[in-house]
Amino acid sequence: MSDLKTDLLVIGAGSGGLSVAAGAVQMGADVILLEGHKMGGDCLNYGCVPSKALIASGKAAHAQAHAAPFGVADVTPDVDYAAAKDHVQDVIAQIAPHDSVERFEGLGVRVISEYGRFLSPTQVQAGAHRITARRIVIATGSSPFVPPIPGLDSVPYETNETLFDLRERPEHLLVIGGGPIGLEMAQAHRRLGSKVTVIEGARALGRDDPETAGVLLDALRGEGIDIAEDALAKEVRGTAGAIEIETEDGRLFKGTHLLVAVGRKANIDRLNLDVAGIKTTRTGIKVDAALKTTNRRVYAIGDVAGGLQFTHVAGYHAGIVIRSALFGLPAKAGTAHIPWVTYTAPELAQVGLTEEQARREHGIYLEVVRFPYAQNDRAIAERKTSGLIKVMVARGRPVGVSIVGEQAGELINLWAFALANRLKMKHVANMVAPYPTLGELNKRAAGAYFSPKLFDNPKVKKVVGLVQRWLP
Ligand SMILES: Cc1cc2nc3c(=O)[nH]c(=O)nc-3n(C[C@H](O)[C@H](O)[C@H](O)COP(=O)(O)OP(=O)(O)OC[C@H]3O[C@@H](n4cnc5c(N)ncnc54)[C@H](O)[C@@H]3O)c2cc1C
Ligand SMILES: NC(=O)c1ccc[n+]([C@@H]2O[C@H](COP(=O)([O-])OP(=O)(O)OC[C@H]3O[C@@H](n4cnc5c(N)ncnc54)[C@H](O)[C@@H]3O)[C@@H](O)[C@H]2O)c1
Repeated sequence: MSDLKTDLLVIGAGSGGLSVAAGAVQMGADVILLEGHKMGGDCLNYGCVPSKALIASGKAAHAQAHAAPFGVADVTPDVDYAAAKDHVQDVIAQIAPHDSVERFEGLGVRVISEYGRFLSPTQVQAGAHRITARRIVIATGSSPFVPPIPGLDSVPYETNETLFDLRERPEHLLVIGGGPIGLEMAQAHRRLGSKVTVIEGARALGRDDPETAGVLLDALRGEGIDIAEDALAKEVRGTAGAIEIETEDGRLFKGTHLLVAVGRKANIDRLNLDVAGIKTTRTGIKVDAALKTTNRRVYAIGDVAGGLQFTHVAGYHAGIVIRSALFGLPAKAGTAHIPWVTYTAPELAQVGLTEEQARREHGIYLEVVRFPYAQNDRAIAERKTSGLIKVMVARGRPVGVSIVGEQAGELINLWAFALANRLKMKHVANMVAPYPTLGELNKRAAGAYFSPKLFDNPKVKKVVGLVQRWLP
């Protein structure tokens, strides 16, 4: 066993771990990074990247089949599902060098391709190495949660870890779970020619605003995806190619393939957390606002910390840890300014409070303004008029924004900026947006907040009347 010493030991080379390691080493810290499986973690290999690449294939197919309104004949797309998967692997391969061992070693990080396991509160074993570190960051991510539904273990099923390797197109894909994974993959497969049924135990997209989520669900159903809600999967039966799911209320769904997408479980099993004095909760490792675990020298970031599970959150956590572990500065991770997007068509985006949360928090001070895509000239030109932006405003400040529609994920950026910097609606209204862009929707939503105050205001009318009398 070789003994190594370092300033910072990072366990897990996914979105969070790579960001901490790259930032810390470039700021002069001595960094060791452990990765037991694939550099880049879930996002690159089994998550964001392959899912967005497959969605792009679906989008290309859909465009061919829906070109007539633009004066171009519709074509029934000739989909080669295996070739779409080649495209997915090619996209991963293009991004992989950025997350590679070579790049990180080039930055000065010592990368060890082994799983880490605590030996004591300050020591971790990785293969033949015993590593003592001043600070340790756990960034081990999460894995698909496979629920104990009777019969599930006796049929073949996919998760996000296997789906992108599947080469034959499912004739009829059953999806258990109507969250972002379930619905993104449902639409991609529908557009690539599969029949798709989503079986959701409660409300699909339950974390999003029901009004904006409703627009998306209508669109998905309009494309022919069967989405059953309040349909808790109770039993799975059948064999490869002939799978049946029975729900608690007795409904029966039949398909050829099954995708399980019912949430995540934190990757903590290999870590031997007990010897390090690190406690866990139901969803992951217990952390305080500074992302410190119950062992003050150890941080946990990203999915394993059990909060919002997004790549940009893991990256944000990395910045908090660098501030705290390298500079000893106080740093707290907030959630009120964190956006998220579901990359379906239309896209569904959220930052800050939903209307229901904002009403609970701000009561009578809450004003909700809406602006529809149907009144945006660019959306009309592109025939993408379905959607709306909804801004929750309290005392002149946006406290939450929900958007559904074309490029909602791009539009939410402005509001993420506004919420992070506690800007007011007047700052958004002051902006001049180029015409014709979807970005004008943001300005028009801010305008919708001010127009009743300006246009239906007797005081304003009186002032204008007086000034007009005096102006030469
Ligand atoms: C299908 C899908 C689509 C997604 N799409 C998006 C999206 O569009 N946008 C978005 O923001 N988020 C998306 N996510 C979520 C995103 O992938 C995660 O939030 C993100 O990857 C979390 O980063 P992380 O660093 O916490 O963990 P990970 O990226 O999972 O990295 C953890 C790494 O730690 C390694 N590891 C585990 N245990 C050990 C150990 N003991 N020792 C050493 N190494 C270990 C693992 O092998 C892994 O490489 C998606 C997720 C899925 C599943
Ligand atoms: N675009 C993105 O940013 C993106 C995309 C995919 C995943 N992700 C991340 O991955 C996480 C996991 O996504 P997910 O979709 O797996 O989980 P999720 O928790 O968001 O949704 C799972 C759904 O499955 C349902 N469910 C649970 N048990 C069930 C059962 N027995 N029968 C029927 N339905 C059942 C739940 O009610 C829930 O609606 C997300 O929370 C998100 O953080 C992000």
